[in-house]
Amino acid sequence: MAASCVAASELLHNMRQTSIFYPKASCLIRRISTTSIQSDSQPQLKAKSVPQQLVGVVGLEIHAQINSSTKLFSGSPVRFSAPPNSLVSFFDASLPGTLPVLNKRCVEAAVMTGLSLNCTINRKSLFDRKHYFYADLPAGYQITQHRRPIAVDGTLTYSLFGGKKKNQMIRKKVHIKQIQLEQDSGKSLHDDARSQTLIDLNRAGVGLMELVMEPDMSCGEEAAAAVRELQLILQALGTCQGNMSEGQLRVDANVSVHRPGEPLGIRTEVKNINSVRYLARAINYEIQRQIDVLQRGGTVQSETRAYDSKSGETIPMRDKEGLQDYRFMPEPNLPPLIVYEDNASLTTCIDACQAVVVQKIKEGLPELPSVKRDRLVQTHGILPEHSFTLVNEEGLVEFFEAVLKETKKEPRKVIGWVTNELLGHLKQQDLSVSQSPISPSALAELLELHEMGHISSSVAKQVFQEMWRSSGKTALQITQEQDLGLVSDTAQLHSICQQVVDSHPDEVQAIRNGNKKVLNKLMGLVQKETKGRADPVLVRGILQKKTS
Ligand SMILES: Nc1ncnc2c1ncn2[C@@H]1O[C@H](COP(=O)(O)OP(=O)(O)OP(=O)(O)O)[C@@H](O)[C@H]1O
Ligand SMILES: [Mg+2]
Ligand SMILES: [Mg+2]
Repeated sequence: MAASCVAASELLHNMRQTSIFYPKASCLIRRISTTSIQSDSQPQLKAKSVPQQLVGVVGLEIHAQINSSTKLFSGSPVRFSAPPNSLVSFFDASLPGTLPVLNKRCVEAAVMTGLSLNCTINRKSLFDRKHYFYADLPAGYQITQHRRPIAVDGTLTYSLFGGKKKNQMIRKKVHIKQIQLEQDSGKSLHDDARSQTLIDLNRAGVGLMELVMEPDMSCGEEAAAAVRELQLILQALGTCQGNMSEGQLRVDANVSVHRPGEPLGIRTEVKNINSVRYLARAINYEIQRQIDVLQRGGTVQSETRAYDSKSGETIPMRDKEGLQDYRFMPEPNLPPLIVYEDNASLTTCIDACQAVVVQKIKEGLPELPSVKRDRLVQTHGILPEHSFTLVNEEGLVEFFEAVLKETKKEPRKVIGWVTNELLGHLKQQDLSVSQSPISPSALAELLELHEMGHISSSVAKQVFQEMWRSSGKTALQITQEQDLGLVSDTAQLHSICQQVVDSHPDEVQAIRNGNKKVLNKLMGLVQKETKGRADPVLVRGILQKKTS
């Protein structure tokens, strides 16, 4: 697993040039074995027993803010960047005499998410109080699902590059222990100038899904790829917007190191990670730090650490040595949460509008990213890595398929235009697909001109740039206005080819000596002369004759 991780990181790094969907951080964790600290003067000892190398172990806890217009237990609206304390009901502020009312939309979102992650949906789940004493939690406890969460025992399949040649897409699986519904807390804002802490309760009571993953991953890249896949699934479902920098998806990374086959080591929990790229870096830093501690003969402390993106380091926040006592107790104001298998299992005393029916939710699930990628590869014959790039960018699959509808060009040829030219330009200007100045039909028209042999491929790229700049002008207009059509006048081409041949006797001799590759150089010179407009098939034929 460790070796494939290293391979993956290098390839991912290369891939970033065209398809921006993986973190940049490398997974080159130094694997330290105790043999590495023995002196070279003891070679026999080294050969006798080579202890296993230390490897990283990673388990994630992810808080996903549920995409709902109201909070988990109150009717207060959920909106970001609203004025502080403007979205707070009496219940959210924990005033006495207020009671929680469960939001059906949040339950449905958790069921949808659980089904998409192959979880078992518990027909009956329970709510509990988990006690903390923070100023931004006015009740002094959070309502969560400690004893019996809504969904358990799932899996998330994700892919990353690896293998011996570092070019294989490797599928990996991480087990999901559980998904629980719980309330978010408010926000503490520290005013250093006045030495005050101010509280904003707008976020207090917003519905969260906490996804707890088993410690199945071994490095930052795996964790980053898993989170990216989860992000895409949540966005496809519409259950969470998944924006990490806005706190809609908060990832805590539990990290330890051990020797394979031995019990897991002591974990630290790294918080404050607000991007997939930082997640990979924070985990890899933490694995290396723990290896260094053990190598120096020390022990890893069980503690919570924060990631400082400026220094790239993790730093201690508070230790977890004395296990925190959350004084869990059943939430007395909420009955067990019951979901129904299908309509037939609804009893007469249940209001069908209020019931959450798993079968109905299952039938309404959208196409998940992995299914979409497989479909793209199978239907259009594109490479798996291209399917990743397409699915990774909102609206790009639809764009690609819209182009295909209007051109006879093969999908395998269209894909490069979409993932390199179009996506490259969009990224450069930080635009989304929906903001592209070139529409799918406009790109299809350009590709048709090329496909029909009216323009060369270098001119097609030139026209693309021009279309990008002067949005609105069609490929045909630009080609005609700038007289960029393919030159197929044989007399004209003969004369240009002759000039090139006459002025490059060494190259001509090399071709005659059997070095056929040099012909491409001459073709390039002819294209330079004609500003990329010469018909390449004709030019090749003419040059072959002249150099034979
Ligand atoms: N030795 C280990 N190394 C790395 N990760 C671990 C290890 N042991 C457990 N984990 C991970 O730690 C996480 C534990 O999460 P869980 O919610 O159960 O408890 P917690 O962190 O103690 O509580 P809290 O929800 O208050 O943070 C899981 O994601 C699990 O995979
Ligand atoms: Mg947890
Ligand atoms: Mg935790």
